[in-house]
Amino acid sequence: MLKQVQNIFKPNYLGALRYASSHPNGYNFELNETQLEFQSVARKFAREEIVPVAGEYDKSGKYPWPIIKKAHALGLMNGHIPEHCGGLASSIFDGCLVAEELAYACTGIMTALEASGLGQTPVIIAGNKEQQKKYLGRLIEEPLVAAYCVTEPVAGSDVNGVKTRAEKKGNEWILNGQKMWITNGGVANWYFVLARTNPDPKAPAANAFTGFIVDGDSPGLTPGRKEINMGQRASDTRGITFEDVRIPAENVLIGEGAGFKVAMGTFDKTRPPVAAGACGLAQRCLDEASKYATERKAFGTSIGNHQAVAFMLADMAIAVETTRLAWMKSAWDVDNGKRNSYSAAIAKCYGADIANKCASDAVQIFGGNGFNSDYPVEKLMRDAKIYQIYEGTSQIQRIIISREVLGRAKTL
Ligand SMILES: CCCCCCCC(=O)SCCNC(=O)CCNC(=O)[C@H](O)C(C)(C)COP(=O)(O)OP(=O)(O)OC[C@H]1O[C@@H](n2cnc3c(N)ncnc32)[C@H](O)[C@@H]1OP(=O)(O)O
Repeated sequence: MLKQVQNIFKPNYLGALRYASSHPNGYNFELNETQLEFQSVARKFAREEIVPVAGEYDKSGKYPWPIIKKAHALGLMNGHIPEHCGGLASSIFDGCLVAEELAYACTGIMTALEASGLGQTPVIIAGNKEQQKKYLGRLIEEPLVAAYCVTEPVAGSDVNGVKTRAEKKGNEWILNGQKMWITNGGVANWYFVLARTNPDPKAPAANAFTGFIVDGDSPGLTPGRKEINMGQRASDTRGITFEDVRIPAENVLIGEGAGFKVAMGTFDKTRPPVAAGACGLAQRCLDEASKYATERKAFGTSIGNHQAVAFMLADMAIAVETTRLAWMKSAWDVDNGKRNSYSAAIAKCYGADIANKCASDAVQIFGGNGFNSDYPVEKLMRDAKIYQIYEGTSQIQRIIISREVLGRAKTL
C-alpha cells in the first residue's frame, strides 16, 4: 500500500513543474492530477476508516493505534520525512491536503497523527543525516509516533519561560524538569525536548535553549496520567517528568543554544497543517448543517428555505473557502522558501476562529438535537475549541501578526 502512495507522489513534482511552466503568472487555484489522486486516497481513508469509529474513540478516549497502523501502511503518515530515510519528502502543501481530509473525519484522531509530524519537524529542519536516519527512519519502518515537548505547567505561550534544564557532563547532557500538555506524551517512541542550557535568566532566548532528541525509554523519563480533555479526546495528552535523564551529546540538534529558533522554525511548517485541520472541521460543520437543513422541516418547509438558516450556511461557506485559501497561501509560502511566520499565523488564527464559529452555528442549526451527543455537531463544537489554544493561542498568533504589521509600518 505504501508503494501505491509513493507511486502517486513520485511524479507529483514533475506534474507541478509542467503545470507551473504552462501558468506563467505563478498562481493557480487547481491541484495537479497527482495531488487530486492523493487527496482522494486520504478522503477515502478518512470517510471509510475514521468516520465510523470517531464517536467510539471520543467516548473511550483510547489512543487510535489501529487507525495509526492503517494510515502508516497506506503512507498517510510521515510524508515530510526525507528520501534518504525512506520518506517521500513531500511538501507542506501536500501534507495539508491530507490533514484537512483526516480532520474532516475526526480532529482528535487527526491530532494523534499530526502531532507526530510536529515532533519530527525539528529533526527534519535541524537534524544531521545520522540523527535523521536513526530517528526518522524508524518511523518509516514501524508505525511509531514522535512528540514535541516544549510546553510546561507555567510556560505555554511564553516559550522563553521554559524551566526544564539540561547540563553538560562529559559527553552527555543531564535533563531535569517537567513538561505539560504534551500531545502523544504517553505513546511516543521519542521526543523533541526544548531545555534551558544557559542558566543566566537574562540570556537572550535565541541562544539560551537547546533542542534534544530524547528516547522514549530513557531511564528517568516518566509520562503522567492521560489528561481528560473537553474535545479531541482520542489524542493522548500528558505531563512528562524528566529526572536526571541522560542524553548523549550526539542527540543535540544543531548545537548548544540553537533550540529556540528550531522550536519556532518548526511552527512555521506545522501551523499550516493545523489551519488545514481547522478547515476540515469547519467543512464538516457546513456539510452536516446543510444536510440537516434540507431534511428538517419547520413552518411547513425545510429549515434551509428560511433565510435565517440559509444565511448562516452562506457565512459558513464563506468561512470555509477563505480558511482554505489561507492555509494554502501559508503552505505555498514555506514550500517556496519564503519566511511564512506571518501567513502561517494568519491561517492558524483565522482557521481556529472559523472552526469555532462554524461549529457553534452548526449546533444552532441543529437546535436541541445539536446539543445532544446522538448527533454529530456537539463533538465538533467540543473538538473545535483547542484550535484556539494549541500550537500557539489565537492571542499569540495576533502578536506575531501585529509585530509584522508594525514592523512594516516603520518602512512606510
Ligand atoms: C494538529 C497537531 C497539533 C499538535 C498538538 C499541539 C502542540 C502544541 O501546542 S506545541 C506548543 C505551542 N506553543 C506555542 O505555539 C508557543 C507560542 N509562543 C511563541 O511562539 C513564542 O514564544 C513567541 C512568538 C511569542 C515569541 O516569543 P519571544 O520571547 O517574544 O521571542 P522573539 O523575540 O520573537 O524571538 C526570539 C528569537 O527567536 C527568533 N525567532 C522567532 N520566531 C522565529 C521563527 N519563526 N523562525 C526562526 N527564528 C525565530 C527571533 O528572530 C529571535 O532571534 P534573534 O534574537 O536572533 O533576533
